[in-house]
Amino acid sequence: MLGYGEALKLVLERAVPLAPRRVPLMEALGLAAAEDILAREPVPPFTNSAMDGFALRAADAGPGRLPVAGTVPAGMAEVPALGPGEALRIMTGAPVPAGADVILPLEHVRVEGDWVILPEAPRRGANIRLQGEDIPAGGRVVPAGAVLRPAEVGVLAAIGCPEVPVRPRPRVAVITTGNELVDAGDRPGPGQIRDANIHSLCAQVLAAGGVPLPRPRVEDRRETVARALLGALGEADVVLTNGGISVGDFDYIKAVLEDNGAERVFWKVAQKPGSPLGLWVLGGKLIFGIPGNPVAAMLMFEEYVRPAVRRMMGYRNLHRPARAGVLEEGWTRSGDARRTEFLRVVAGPGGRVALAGPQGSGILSGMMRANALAVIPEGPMALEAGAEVLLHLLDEAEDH
Ligand SMILES: Nc1nc2c(c(=O)[nH]1)N[C@H]1C(S)=C(S)[C@@H](COP(=O)(O)OP(=O)(O)OC[C@H]3O[C@@H](n4cnc5c(N)ncnc54)[C@H](O)[C@@H]3O)O[C@H]1N2
Ligand code: MOO
Repeated sequence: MLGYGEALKLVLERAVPLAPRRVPLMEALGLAAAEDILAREPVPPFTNSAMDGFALRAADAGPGRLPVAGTVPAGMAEVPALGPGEALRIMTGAPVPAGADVILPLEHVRVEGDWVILPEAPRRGANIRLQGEDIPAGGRVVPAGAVLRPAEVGVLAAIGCPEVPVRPRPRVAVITTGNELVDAGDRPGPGQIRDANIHSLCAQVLAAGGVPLPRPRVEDRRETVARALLGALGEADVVLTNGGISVGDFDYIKAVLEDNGAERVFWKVAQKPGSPLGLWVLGGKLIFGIPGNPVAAMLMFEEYVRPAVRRMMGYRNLHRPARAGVLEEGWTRSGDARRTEFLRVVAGPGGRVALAGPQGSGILSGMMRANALAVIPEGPMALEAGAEVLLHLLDEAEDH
């Protein structure tokens, strides 16, 4: 059977960055630039005052006084030149008048009527912000692939880039399946449970940067499943089906996909939980068949779908931070030693790792307690307390 590493590799080969699109700057946060972005204009666009105060010639300044010839507010278009032996009152952000080469802050002078009384001679250039000192014209401000954080968004606004070429957010349809499911707001009847996975999976899509498209829930009937799948493929870049992927009498996802021409990339992975995970491609779109058990559903999203979504968004860093931890308690594998196991754990200070409670694939509350997954490779049947394990840290975003 396919191993975890091979399955992940196949997923990432198929998940290619989405075609670039221009989005308004207000929507660009968190997206990756699709091309290098250059500054066409310098920032600041003109030399201006860094202080409220007086503009003058350093040569005129020294202990003494100068007549104040006028005031230069921020936003003034036609700024008077500074005559020799004069001062101009000036506000922060106002263009520096021709002839001036220093600004004295208000607090450093005394004003007497139309005169400004100066202290000792100031340093030439003080409190003047030069044109282009922040960003010179023609320079590359954001390289292709960089993720736009609030600072990049601000810089793009400053250079006059109201629309940004980015990789868009993938639209990820989520279809839960099962006759036993009712809405979160409904009271389950006999044999019924609430549909937890539509919520956890859509929340994971959103948290990963995608756009969740929750689709109407589907009962375990072939025609209904087929209609739901084709409908979702019409709207989304990626489709997640949930449940109905194993070997039960009413598990129709595989058959429906393949009857409709979907190419099977893989089905079943040597891992626990999540062994019935599958990936198909239809019309260039990825369809993940995600197992129904609530923990398996979340873990399969975390380990496979999330990196795929990030790759489609043009991110370079696809995976959560990983580090080594040390098991505080022993662990014994139940079942096949040829599987990778993902344990829900709490990673504490000093790399100490405790199990986040019972490890059943239906123990969804364990996902709340866990802040990491311990990834146990195939092989050992048991690990003793003190064994080193690889952790995928769930609460720490890699960010970019
Ligand atoms: N004979 C075998 N039986 C099973 C195998 C197997 O290999 N041979 N694999 C088991 C594993 S592992 C898993 S995981 C499940 C996966 O099955 P399906 O993907 O077909 O999921 P369902 O049977 O539809 O549901 C499984 C379980 O999860 C509950 N569920 C489903 N959807 C939701 C939802 N939206 N919200 C909350 N809970 C949900 C469902 O009620 C079932 O209890 O198959 C095993 N069986
Ligand atoms: O994937 Mo199943 O959830 O191992 O239990």
